[in-house]
Amino acid sequence: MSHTELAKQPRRSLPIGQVVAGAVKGLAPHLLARNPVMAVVAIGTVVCFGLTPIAFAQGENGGFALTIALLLLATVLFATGAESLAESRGKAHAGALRKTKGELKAAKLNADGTTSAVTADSLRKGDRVKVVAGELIPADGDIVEGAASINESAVTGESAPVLREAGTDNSGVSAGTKVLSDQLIIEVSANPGESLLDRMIALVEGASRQKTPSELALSVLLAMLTLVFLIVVVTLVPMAAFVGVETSTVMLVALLVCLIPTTIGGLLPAIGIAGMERAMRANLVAKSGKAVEIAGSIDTLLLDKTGTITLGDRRATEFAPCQQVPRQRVRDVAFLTSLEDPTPEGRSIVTLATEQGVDVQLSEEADGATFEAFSAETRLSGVDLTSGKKLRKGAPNAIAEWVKAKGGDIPSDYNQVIERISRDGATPIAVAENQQILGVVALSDVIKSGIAEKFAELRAMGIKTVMITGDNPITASAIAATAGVDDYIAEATPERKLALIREEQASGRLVAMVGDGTNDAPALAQADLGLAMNSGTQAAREAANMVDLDSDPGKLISAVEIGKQLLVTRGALTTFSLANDVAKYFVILPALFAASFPALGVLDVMNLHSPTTAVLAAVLFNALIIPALIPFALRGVSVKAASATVLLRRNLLIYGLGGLLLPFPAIKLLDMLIALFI
Ligand SMILES: Nc1ncnc2c1ncn2[C@@H]1O[C@H](COP(=O)(O)OP(=O)(O)OP(=O)(O)O)[C@@H](O)[C@H]1O
Ligand SMILES: [K+]
Ligand SMILES: [Mg+2]
Repeated sequence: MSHTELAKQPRRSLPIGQVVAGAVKGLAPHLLARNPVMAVVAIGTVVCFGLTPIAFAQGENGGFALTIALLLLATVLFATGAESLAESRGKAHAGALRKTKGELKAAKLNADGTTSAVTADSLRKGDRVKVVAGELIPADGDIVEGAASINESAVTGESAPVLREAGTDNSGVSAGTKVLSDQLIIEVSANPGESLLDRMIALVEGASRQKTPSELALSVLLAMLTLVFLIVVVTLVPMAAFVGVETSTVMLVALLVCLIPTTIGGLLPAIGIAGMERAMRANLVAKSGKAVEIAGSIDTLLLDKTGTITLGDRRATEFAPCQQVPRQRVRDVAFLTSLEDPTPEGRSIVTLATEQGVDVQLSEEADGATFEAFSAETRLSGVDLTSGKKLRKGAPNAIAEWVKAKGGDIPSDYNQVIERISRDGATPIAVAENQQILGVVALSDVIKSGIAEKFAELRAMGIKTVMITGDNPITASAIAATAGVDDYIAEATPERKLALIREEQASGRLVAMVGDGTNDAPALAQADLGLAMNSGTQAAREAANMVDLDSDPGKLISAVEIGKQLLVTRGALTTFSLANDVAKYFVILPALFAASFPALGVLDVMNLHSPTTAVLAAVLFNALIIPALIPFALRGVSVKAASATVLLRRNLLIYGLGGLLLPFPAIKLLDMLIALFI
């Protein structure tokens, strides 16, 4: 079976044995202690089991105590089972992704340049390996030498080859993917067991799973509610005694369990794990549960232009001179500045100059010269020749400043040339020799298809999109208009990107950033949700808290949807659970006091068979509602493109009202069924 088939395969049936074993293991006291609501139910179970023989011995209804004990045990098992089921689904998916990594071999590069054959699991972070055409890449890493086309279907399920290359924003490679052409030297980026996927698997597995901040907040709230109800039930005893009613402990335990929020308490972990699993299924690797959750509340999305909104393969298309400068001189100087420029921009300038018949002898002028590499801070690159000439190319405003600092003037038609090139979205790179600006090179780029629709969808979700680019304002506005972003910032340095994120955050907004370059890394780390492309540089993947295996910036929409779905599902089930408990109160309280206080009969709105059947029906309903809602907790509420507030309000109404009303007919039905057997 090919990797593609593997990834597209429908999920296999569930390992029932594994789920049941997980449910039973979940009964361990140290695990139950993490879930206060279920811990109380577990203690109630023990109490009722303990009271059973005493009740039998005293000639009371021991069968009732035993039945309640068994129902409470089932309640706890349904909760631990829900968690175990969610975990097994997550693990099954991650396992399928990881499978290919199993028996990989590697050619590890030694200090003397030779290679030795090792197994992939012996590779450490920082090791270098050589991979040639036809081989599988043994570990996640960064290409440090070479370029190659790669089949990434093992991780993405997509078999179209992609180009990955050293020194670009596309230098990231994944274990298990196949090199189709050429050869690469790769620097391993993770120790065994610490790869992205390993970390993701740990997040769905019980032992290492941490509660997210909002999960923790909700848990505390549920624990407080449980405490309040515990006090209410315990203080019932002296109050009842005061009016001459003797209360049954089993009845009180049943009342307590029905009142505390067992439904949400039981399903809370499963909801969180299901969110992680949905992210994984979308090929989004989250480094924390928090990242998935935050994605649902994002207000602002920042994107860079080149490679994110556009295809990023900028090609030189024209050498445009300023004033009286001969076109060939612009070409020749641009060629010299690009001889040692490894960026796609630099190489495409060499290509175009060569196509236009540049004299190859010219490169001899650069013998012994010092080259200046492109940096996002200076936005310049170039060469200082031995003859004393300094040649530069770069962003138009950066070149203008460079020339002015040397006492040069700006050609009168400079802005005109730049504007002509920029108007339809091309990037202008100005070329200068010493204090003279010679002209401008046009680099054309193509906007990704379908991106405007994605931005429209984000807008419907209430998310503002801002493009930030190192490019000039005219190019930026042309691309921004076509792509349909809400706002743009041009001539931005990496510091400016970082500052913008901080500004947005300071005004209380949650910011997402999508990027792939090393210069995006600080911004990816600062953003609340940093989504890196798996094709991106190691620095970017390291700084982000989510990585897209498909390297598709549009994937942010899926991340937002998954996050929203998680938040809304959790909200809906919390509402449902609390509303539900109100109804059970009206079943049990009359049952508790019915014999002594006929006046309480007005509360007995359902006219149930007997106090015993009423309590059994309520506890049975309380238990069964947990497995009944597992599919809902795992699948999640469907979220259309709408803001979280709208979704939450709508769900509050549906699940609040539903939760309030459903128990009445359900308990009535169960009561009638139980009455048949008693
Ligand atoms: N190799 C290069 N040599 C000189 N100047 C360059 C080179 N590559 C890009 N530039 C100039 O520097 C500017 C900033 O480039 P950079 O790649 O840092 O942009 P960015 O901040 O990543 O944003 P975007 O990805 O949208 O371009 C470019 O708009 C271009 O004018
Ligand atoms: K309950
Ligand atoms: Mg860039």
